Amino acid sequence: MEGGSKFPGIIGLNNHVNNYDDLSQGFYHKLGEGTNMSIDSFSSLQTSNGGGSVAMSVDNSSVGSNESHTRILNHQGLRRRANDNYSVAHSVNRRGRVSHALSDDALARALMDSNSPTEGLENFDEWTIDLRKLNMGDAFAQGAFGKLYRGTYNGEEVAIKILERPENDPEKAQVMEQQFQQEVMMLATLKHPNIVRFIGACRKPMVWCIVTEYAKGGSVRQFLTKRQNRSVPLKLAVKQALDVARGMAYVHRLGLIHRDLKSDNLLIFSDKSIKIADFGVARIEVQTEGMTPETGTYRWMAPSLIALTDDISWINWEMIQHRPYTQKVDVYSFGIVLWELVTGMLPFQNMTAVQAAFAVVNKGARPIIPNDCLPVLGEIMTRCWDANPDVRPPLAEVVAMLEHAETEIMTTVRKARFSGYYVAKLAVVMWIFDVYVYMPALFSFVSLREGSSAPESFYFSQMMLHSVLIALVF
Ligand SMILES: Nc1ncnc2c1ncn2[C@@H]1O[C@H](COP(=O)(O)OP(=O)(O)OP(=O)(O)O)[C@@H](O)[C@H]1O
Repeated sequence: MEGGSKFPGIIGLNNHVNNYDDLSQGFYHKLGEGTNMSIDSFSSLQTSNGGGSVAMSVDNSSVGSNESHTRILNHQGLRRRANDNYSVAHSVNRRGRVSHALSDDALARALMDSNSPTEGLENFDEWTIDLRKLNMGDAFAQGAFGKLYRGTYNGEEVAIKILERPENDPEKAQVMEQQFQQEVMMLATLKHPNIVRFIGACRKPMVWCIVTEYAKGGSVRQFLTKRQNRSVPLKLAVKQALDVARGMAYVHRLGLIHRDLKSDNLLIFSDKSIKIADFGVARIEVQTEGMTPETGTYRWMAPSLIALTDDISWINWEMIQHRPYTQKVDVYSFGIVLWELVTGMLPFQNMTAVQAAFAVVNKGARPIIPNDCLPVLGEIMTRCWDANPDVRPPLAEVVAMLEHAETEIMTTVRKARFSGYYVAKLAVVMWIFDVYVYMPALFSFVSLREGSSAPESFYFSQMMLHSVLIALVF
């Protein structure tokens, strides 16, 4: 590994929004919508922006206390960078995708260029990728911040996220670097069967890269889209929900918040297990309100977070009485993800992302729980997306509730199998009885009363009935 600038660590949290209007306008333009929305306009605006992956960021956390800074900056040996007092108002944010100046090929070449120095990761040196062991494949996905490539590292199949350092825009570069460091720090810290496994990262002059294990099954959102809104079999839905809840309970146990939990960030592996990805905006939880509100995706975002991330002109502040930055914002998103898994549908699919945000914040709208939903799952959803974060259960409790639901489902399935087994047995006995007892008895009876055909037709209809029954059972 060659020398170069080192990881400066997480940036401070005392950023300011310089121009809220600019930001929100840009966002609305991107969505092609006006800002003068009302709930009444929903019925006439039935457009959906697909996965609704409208990523966003507004930074208005000028209320950050020194205490919260200290707590964050002391974590994991991180230190404050020289100039952390910048604004993201004019820089990259997760409202719009980062446009790449370089083509897919050029991005990959910039990473693999052996003539440019590879920079190390301060405090995470052991995680620096050895590019000689990395084989780049094709680009397969585009996130808000980076482009995703398939490849191998040391022979193992991997996903390589490449972030392009914006030229001639140091402010934007700083924000992206923050995002990069954030993700590396989180991934290096988190080790759990339901968190995507970190393999390494590195920085080159033009690009940064993050390498993780590759999920063959893609994201949960892709999986549900492929199923065309058909619900996932209940047993699988609960198993997948449990994977997410266990992963998130672990994240929360470490005092962290994901902040961007959504089905696009849940990856499916070949053993059908789910792992949580995209820790670019995850944060260390603090008790004050001083954290930088950034990203998330409206359809999955807790009302208190929405209120901080967009044009506040339409926010009904009476509905937003709670601190945004607690782990409860992830619990809210989990409720939406659970609903998605159970129904197979995109949340608020007849609304645009902004309409959904408006309805959630101002009207207390939530997805409709289907009538046939297992009551315990309905209860988990309702509690998780309660407007009052204090009512939302901790994810450890959600895990326990889901484990209980899983047991209930298994017991019901076993009972159904058990009764099916006995019906099948009875059918076979009836059929044997027909062939070996009833038929010979009937024919001997008929032969005694020659000329009568009535019992025969009765017998055959009986046989038919029993055969149909057996066919149905099997
Ligand atoms: N390890 C992986 N294996 C397979 N697919 C992945 C992996 N990591 C990410 N993806 C896919 O790439 C997409 C974008 O990745 P990621 O979320 O990390 O990028 P991002 O720039 O942070 O974007 P966003 O904030 O919009 O989610 C994901 O939604 C997922 O479908």
